[in-house]
Amino acid sequence: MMRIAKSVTFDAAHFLSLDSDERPYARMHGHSFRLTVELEGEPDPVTGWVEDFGDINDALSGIHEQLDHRLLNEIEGLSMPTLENICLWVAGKLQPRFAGLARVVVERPSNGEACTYTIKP
Ligand SMILES: Nc1nc2c(c(=O)[nH]1)N=C([C@H](O)[C@H](O)COP(=O)(O)OP(=O)(O)OP(=O)(O)O)CN2
Ligand SMILES: [Zn+2]
Repeated sequence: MMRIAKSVTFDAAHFLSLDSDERPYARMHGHSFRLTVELEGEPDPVTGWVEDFGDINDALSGIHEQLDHRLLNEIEGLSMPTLENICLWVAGKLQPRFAGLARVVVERPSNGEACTYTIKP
């Protein structure tokens, strides 16, 4: 069994709707995010790949287009755009297309925060 991975970065604004606005992140602010997806499988004996990075790139480009330079709260399914919910949202987009989707990781490198959603341990 092998795993392949591909990453993209995006910049986006968000706010976290809390009961009070005491926390600074209840106000709109922005981050740079790194999204990494991992796919698991056996390499195809003819092509030699688990999945074509070109197909993964196409899918991630679509996700990048939906997230980059957006207000995440306005995106359907992301009204509470925590790292955790971004992972779930990305997985929901990719799972129908990639049966081998194993992990989705969303990071905010500038402040050392990350969430990993493990689909295949
Ligand atoms: N479990 C989670 N907790 C928090 C998340 C999250 O996605 N999952 N997100 C946030 C906010 O997005 C917040 O912006 C992050 O806050 P913070 O760690 O304080 O980092 P900042 O860069 O925004 O703040 P600095 O003042 O620059 O350190 C909160 N919690
Ligand atoms: Zn934030």
